[in-house]
Amino acid sequence: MSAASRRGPLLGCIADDYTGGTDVAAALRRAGARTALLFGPPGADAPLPECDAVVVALKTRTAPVAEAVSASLAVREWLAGHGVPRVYVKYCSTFDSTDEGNIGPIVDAVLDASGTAQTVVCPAAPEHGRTVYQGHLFVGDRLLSQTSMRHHPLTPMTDPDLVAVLSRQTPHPVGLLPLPVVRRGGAAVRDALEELGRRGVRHVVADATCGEELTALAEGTAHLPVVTGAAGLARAVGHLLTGPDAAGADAAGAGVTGPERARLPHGPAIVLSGSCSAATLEQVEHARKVFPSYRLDPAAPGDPAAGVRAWLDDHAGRGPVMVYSSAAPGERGDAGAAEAVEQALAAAARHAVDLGVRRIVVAGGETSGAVVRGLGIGSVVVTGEADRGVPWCLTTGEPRLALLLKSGNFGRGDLFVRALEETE
Ligand SMILES: Nc1ncnc2c1ncn2[C@@H]1O[C@H](COP(=O)(O)OP(=O)(O)OP(=O)(O)O)[C@@H](O)[C@H]1O
Ligand SMILES: O=C(O)[C@@H](O)C(=O)CO
Repeated sequence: MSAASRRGPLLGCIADDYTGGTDVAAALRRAGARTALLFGPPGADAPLPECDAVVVALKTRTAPVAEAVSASLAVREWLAGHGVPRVYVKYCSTFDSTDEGNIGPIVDAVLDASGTAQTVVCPAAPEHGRTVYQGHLFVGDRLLSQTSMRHHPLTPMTDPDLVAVLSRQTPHPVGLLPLPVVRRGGAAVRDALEELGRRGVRHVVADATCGEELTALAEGTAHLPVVTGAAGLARAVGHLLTGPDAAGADAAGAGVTGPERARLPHGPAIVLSGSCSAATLEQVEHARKVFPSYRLDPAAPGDPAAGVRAWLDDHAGRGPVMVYSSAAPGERGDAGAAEAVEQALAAAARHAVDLGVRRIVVAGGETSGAVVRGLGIGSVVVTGEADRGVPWCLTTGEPRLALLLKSGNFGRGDLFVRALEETE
C-alpha cells in the first residue's frame, strides 16, 4: 500500500463525462495511484472507497448549466466531507463545450465552493496528440477547429483559442501561461501564477506540449486546491501524489495483464456505438466487416428501441454483435435525435444483458453515460487498457460485467474487434 492510500485519497476528480472518467482513471492508475471510479454523484452517506485517488464521472458535459453545476458541487461537497484535500476538474482534451458552458460555470462553482480564487486550465494530453501552444489547442498537427470536432453533434468546436473560448463561458478574467515560462519549471510556473493572481486573473490557460511540461505544471500548481485539465495533467499530478517509487507506475500502461483477463467476465459481447467521431467511424467500419451489425437510424419511422430489441433477440448471445448509430455529418439525424439515440442504445444494453451478454464496449462519452445509467452501474474497478485511455472496467455489482467505455476520438481502427478478442 502506498503512503498516499494510508492517509486516504489525496485527490478527488470530477469528470464531466463517463469516458472522460475512465480515461482519467486510467491515467492516474498509470501514475501508480490506486484509483476508484464511481458513476454519478455518490449519495451524501456513500463511503469513500479505499484508494489513492477517486474519480467521480458525471454526465454534465452537455447538461443544462444549472444541472451540471449542481451535480459537480454535490461531488465536491462529498469529497470535502471525506477530507479529500484537492479537486481535479476533468474535461475533454478537445475542450468540448459551448458558449454557455459547461467548463467555465463548473470550474467557477468549484473554485467558489473551495474558497479559492485561481486555477490552471490545461487540456493538453500529449499521449492523445493534444497540445496547447500560445493558448491554442492542437490535435496532432491541426488546430482543434480544423479537425472533425468542428462537426461534433453536440459541442462543435470552431475556435481553437482557449482564452477566447473560456472567456465566453465565465465572467472572470482568463489569462495565459506561455510555454517559455512552463519550460522554466515548477518554481517559474508558481511565480507566474502568483503574478497573474495579483492582476486578478482567475483562469490561467497553460501551454503544454509534452510530459515534462505537464510535470512542471503539476509541480507549479501543487499549492492550488483546485486544478483542471484532461488526462495529461492528471497523470502528472498523480505522479506527484504517488512519488517516484510508486509500485506499478507506468508499467500499468502495458495493457490487460493475464490475471486481469482472468478476472473479467468472458462470453457474449456487444459493441454499442453512438459516437460520431472520426476514430469511431473507422472502428465501426472495421467491426462491421467482422460482427453481425445493426444500424440504428434515428430518421427511420417507428420506435428505434423496439427495432434493436427484435434484432438482438435473433443475434445476441453467441459471438460479438454491434449496434451503432455512428454516422458522418450529413448522414445523421437532427440535433433532437441525440437523446432518442442514447435511450435506444441504453435499452439495447439492458436487453443484451438480459440475453446473457457480459462484455460491453461503448463508444462515446454521452452514449456511455446513457448506457451505464441504463444498466444502473454505480462503480467499477479499473483494469488494463485496450488502447491508451481506454481501460477495461469490471463492475462491482451483479451481474459482473466487463465494460470498455471508449472516448470518441480514442483507439486504433481495429479496437472493437481486438479488445473483444483479447478478453474472449
Ligand atoms: N445518427 C445520429 N444522428 C444524430 N445524433 C446522433 C447519431 N448518432 C449518435 N448521435 C448522438 O451524438 C452524440 C455523440 O456523443 P458521444 O459523446 O456519445 O460521442 P463522442 O462525442 O464521439 O464521444 P466523446 O464525448 O467521448 O468524445 C450522442 O448524443 C448520440 O446520441
Ligand atoms: O479527454 C478526452 O479526450 C476524453 O477523456 C474525453 O473526455 C472524451 O469524452
